[in-house]
Amino acid sequence: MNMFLWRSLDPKSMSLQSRIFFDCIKRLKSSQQWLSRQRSDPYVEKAKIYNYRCRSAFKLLEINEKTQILRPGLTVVDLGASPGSWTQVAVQKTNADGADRNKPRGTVLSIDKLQIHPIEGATIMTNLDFSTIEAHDTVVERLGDGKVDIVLSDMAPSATGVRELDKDRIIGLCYMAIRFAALVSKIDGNLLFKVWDGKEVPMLEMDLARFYKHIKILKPSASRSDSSEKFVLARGFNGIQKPLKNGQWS
Ligand SMILES: C[S@@+](CC[C@H](N)C(=O)[O-])C[C@H]1O[C@@H](n2cnc3c(N)ncnc32)[C@H](O)[C@@H]1O
Repeated sequence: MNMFLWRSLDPKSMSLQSRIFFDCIKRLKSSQQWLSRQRSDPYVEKAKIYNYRCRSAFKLLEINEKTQILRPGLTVVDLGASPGSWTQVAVQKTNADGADRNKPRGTVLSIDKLQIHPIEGATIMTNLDFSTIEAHDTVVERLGDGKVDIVLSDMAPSATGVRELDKDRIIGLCYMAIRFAALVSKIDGNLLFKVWDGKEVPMLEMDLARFYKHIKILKPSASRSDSSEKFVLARGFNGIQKPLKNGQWS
């Protein structure tokens, strides 16, 4: 397609049929770009070799390499876990293998609104929309008295294409993960969650500082440099569970 011609076409003056046609071409172009990016991505290849369900595994592996947040015997909740590569890593790291068989076995509970195919060593709960208080209550009930060592959240809303709206939606999910972690974490427990960088992040850090001793922002090299995705690691839950009503701090 001639780029000059492409730019000179004003969508407002086009008929509906032409708009649909050009929209299809744009989508085709972006899916071609996505395919070629996937093909040239070393982490996509590595995920196949190491049998991880997706490249995201390497983000958690890298964060864990630096911080040792996953250790044998820990209880982990993985929010937004589908297709399951973080869960695979969590099961591997919380269950000792080989010579270390005497070490305690970990517990991994994985949650998503989508399906997750079974993963040995993990308990899976699906069809749970974690933007609702009902989903929190279901998981808190499932945990019973068992408190959690680390809450992981790689939850991300499906993009609408409206930047501000998408940002608001991920910030909403971050606060839901913080709320949940405050309800279920052990003293000195940890929380790791994904956020998209922006002016809301300092506010998030300030809110987290009420509950955690140390807060760090991480950008693993497996996270694409052209993505605004970052990870917030909050360590050392201090157990101050201030009343939380309807997802809001009082
Ligand atoms: C980037 S993917 C997670 C990838 C996963 N960590 C892995 O390694 O396989 C984000 C996930 O968040 C889930 N998600 C988004 N919003 C959610 C919500 N409100 N409740 C539950 N899960 C949600 C999506 O369904 C999606 O599976």
